[in-house]
This record gives sequence, structure tokens and C-alpha cells, in this order.
Amino acid sequence: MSSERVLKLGIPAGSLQKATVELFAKAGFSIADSRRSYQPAIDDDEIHPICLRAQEMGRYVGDGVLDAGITGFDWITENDCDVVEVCELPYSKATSNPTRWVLAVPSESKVTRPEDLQGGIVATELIGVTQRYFADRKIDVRVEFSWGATEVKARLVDAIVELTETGTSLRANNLRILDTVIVSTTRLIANRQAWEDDFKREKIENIAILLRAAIEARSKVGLKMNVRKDDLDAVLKVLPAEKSPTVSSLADSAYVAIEVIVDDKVERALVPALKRAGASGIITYPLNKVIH
Ligand SMILES: Nc1ncnc2c1ncn2[C@@H]1O[C@H](COP(=O)(O)OP(=O)(O)OP(=O)(O)O)[C@@H](O)[C@H]1O
Ligand SMILES: O=P(O)(O)OC[C@H]1O[C@H](OP(=O)(O)OP(=O)(O)O)[C@H](O)[C@@H]1O
Ligand SMILES: [Mg+2]
Repeated sequence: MSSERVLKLGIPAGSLQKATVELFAKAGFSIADSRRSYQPAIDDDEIHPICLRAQEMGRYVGDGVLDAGITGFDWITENDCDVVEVCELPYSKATSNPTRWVLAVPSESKVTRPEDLQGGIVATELIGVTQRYFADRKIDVRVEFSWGATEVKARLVDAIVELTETGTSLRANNLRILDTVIVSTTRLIANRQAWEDDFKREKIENIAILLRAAIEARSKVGLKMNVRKDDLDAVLKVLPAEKSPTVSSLADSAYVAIEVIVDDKVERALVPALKRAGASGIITYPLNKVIH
């Protein structure tokens, strides 16, 4: 591992790639050509991005080939990687929800409990975690490696352990979930030696702050409005109780301006209620980053 002022950063190729590049963009970094080049350009001279499979990321970060990288908790666990887990980054391929590796059988199968699989065969990409799951429950099954397209194998063997995010693939293949084997979210990980290097650690921490702030901002909106002082109490009552709005004076001393950040889920109900409570000139705007 070199101690030059460049951070070798692993970007996950495959399922997480598009969401990762978009998240970096929101965090303020432009990564170009990540689909064509495994060493894409980034507009930060102190970062050298390298695209790698999420499955292999932990090993390369652990060995110091990379200083840091982004991968799933599932593969960190499967490969038992010796890395620093810097932070959780709650995003998946399509949503900000965690993914789950589930034990599933064909919907028509007679199997209703994991115990019913005793003596059977289970296909999965996540061999180690699956073997541990059955060993912990003292269920004797043969766990077979699957190279992908695992859903189809549920009808070739007895059951599968496969990743699900939105549930679309399980539904499309008419599969029934018996149990959750592991819940996984995306993580930023660092090499132990790199984490001890002042420059690299600060750089990794800065990336963590910006990525987390960009994720946080995705589910929030900013709200601004003007309110007659007489209506202030009524308007404040409508705003979510846990929020502390900024109230500032306006040139017209009969009015104040209110600014607050709220969950985007409540925006639709909040705006008409604020208007009814007397707010005017209401504007809502998307946020780039929210830093706590
Ligand atoms: N919807 C999703 N589908 C697959 N993986 C997802 C999804 N959302 C998040 N992930 C995460 O992305 C990583 C997938 O890495 P992996 O290299 O195994 O597969 P992949 O990128 O889907 O490649 P492949 O094309 O071989 O399936 C895992 O850590 C997984 O948890
Ligand atoms: O619950 P869902 O939102 O449908 O997501 C889960 C699907 O996504 C992944 O497939 P991927 O795109 O990685 O293809 P693969 O089968 O080749 O791994 C995973 O292997 C499932 O098939
Ligand atoms: Mg996959």
C-alpha cells in the first residue's frame, strides 16, 4: 500500500453501480464512464476510483490493494473480511431499503418450514452464510453453489437462498419465502492501515459525510413561507412537532418568514394545512445534502 496522497477507492460494479455513481453525483463528485472503464475518471485528483465486483471488494480492501470501497454487508459477512466498517450507506439497487437474502421454495412446494428441508438441496450464491444458517438450526441440507439466475433453480432442487429487494423477481418466478437468512445494507469499508494514515482517513471520512448527507437529503424537502405574526402559533402547530423551524423577521413587521426541513412523505399533507393555517408565499425545494 502506498502512502501517496491518493485514495484508491473501490466502486461496486454490477447491481450497485448505477445507484452508487448517482449518489456520488449528489454528494458532489462526478464519476465519468464507469460503465465502459473499470478505472473511471473522477473530478477529484486525490481519489483513484476502481470498479470491482461487490463480492470481491472486501478482499481487495482487506489486503490493501484498495484503501476503501463500497460493498454490501452480505459479502463482507460471507467473505469474513478484516476491514474497518466506516459507515452504513442505506441504499440498494432500486430503493433506499435494505436487501434480504431469503430462503424460498416454489409456491406449490409442500415445504412450509426450514426444518422440512432436512436431507434436501439448497442452491445459492451466498454459500457460507447459508451453511451457517442451517448448521445453527441443526438442519442437515446440502448447500450448492449457484452462478446466478438462482430463482429458476428453486424448481430444480428443493429451495434457494436468494437476494430480494423489491420482491419482483420472487413474484415473477412464483416463489414463497420461508425465512430471512440475512438482511444487508450497503457499507463503506476501509483498509486497516489506510485508516491509520491521516490523509487517507480524513479523505474517507469526508466521503462518508458527503455520501450520508446526500442519502439523508433524498427523503427531505425544504419549506419556506411567510406568516402574519397573528397566525404564527396556528402555523407552528401544523408543522411536525420534532422540527424546530427558523423564524426570521421581514421588512414588513406584521409578518415573519419560516423555514423548515421535513420528510418528503409529509409534504403533500402539510402544504394545504399550512395554507389553511394562514401561511402565504409557500415554496418547497429539493435538498442536495443534509448534515447532522
Ligand atoms: N436489487 C439488488 N440486486 C442485487 N444486489 C443488490 C441489490 N441491491 C443491493 N444489492 C447489493 O449489491 C451487491 C451485489 O453484488 P454481486 O457482485 O453479488 O452481484 P451483482 O452486482 O448483482 O452481479 P451479478 O450480475 O453477477 O448478479 C450485494 O452486496 C447486494 O446486497
Ligand atoms: O427483489 P428484486 O427487486 O426483484 O431484486 C432481486 C433480484 O435482483 C438480483 O438480480 P441481478 O440483477 O443481480 O441478476 P442475477 O440474477 O444475475 O444476480 C437478485 O439476484 C434477484 O434476482
Ligand atoms: Mg446478482
